[in-house]
Amino acid sequence: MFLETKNLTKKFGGLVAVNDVDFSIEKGKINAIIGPNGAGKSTFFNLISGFHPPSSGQVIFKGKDITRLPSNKIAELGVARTFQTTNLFDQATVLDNVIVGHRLRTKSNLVDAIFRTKRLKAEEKQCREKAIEVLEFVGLTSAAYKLAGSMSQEEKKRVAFALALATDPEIVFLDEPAAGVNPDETEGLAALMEKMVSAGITVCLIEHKMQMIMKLADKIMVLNYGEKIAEGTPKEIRNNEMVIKAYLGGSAIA
Ligand SMILES: Nc1ncnc2c1ncn2[C@@H]1O[C@H](COP(=O)(O)OP(=O)(O)OP(=O)(O)O)[C@@H](O)[C@H]1O
Repeated sequence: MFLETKNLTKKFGGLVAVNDVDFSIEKGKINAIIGPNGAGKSTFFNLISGFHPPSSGQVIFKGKDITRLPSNKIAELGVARTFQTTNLFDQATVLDNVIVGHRLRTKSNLVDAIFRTKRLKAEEKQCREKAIEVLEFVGLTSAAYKLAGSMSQEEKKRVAFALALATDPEIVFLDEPAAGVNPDETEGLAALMEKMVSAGITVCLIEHKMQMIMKLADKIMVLNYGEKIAEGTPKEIRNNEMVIKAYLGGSAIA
């Protein structure tokens, strides 16, 4: 299996935010995680990407145990993520924001900066080229020199993708990639996720937009109060009694 969690659990004091979750992700597929607010979806992402240490359980990526590795090491191995909200420097251009986001992950240090070493210059050039490349991939070439503060919500969502892609990931975890955008824009972002898969990147996303998920996902996992209550194809999930009761309700899936 490409990436899997085994008995993954996170407790915050007395609250079990993620409870004994086994989940497996196949390479080259779109995997979705759904569930009510507070079900533990973002926490699950935080455990996989190393932002929180799990209380127990394991995360295995390409056969390697990555549980408890620091987030930068996990990113280096090819696991990227986006956040529900991306903090950007509003007074800087979109391009500079992506360059800075990427530079945070490069190797040059203060000594390189003071002496303007070859390594620094090479990395600066490489970061700029990478930023231009990923902005093109996400369809933001024409917005590259806009101030980040003037971007639409949909453009900000694309920048979040670009920041994740700049690390050359093999798998991306997208936390509500289409929240707060209109139906046309949602379709555009879904197409972008499909483009990522075509480029060889495996996708796992959290999303509340059911129509989009049902069309896009190969596999869906449903979390409720931290527990996995179902896993399957969109069709299986749509017809699962427990899921309908806990989350989908009568009209949400129509
Ligand atoms: N750092 C934290 N400290 C304490 N409790 C937390 C922390 N992070 C999350 N929680 C709690 O864990 C539970 C799961 O939260 P989480 O954000 O993972 O849910 P979610 O499914 O992503 O919700 P949403 O759809 O609203 O984003 C919630 O009860 C939340 O209050």
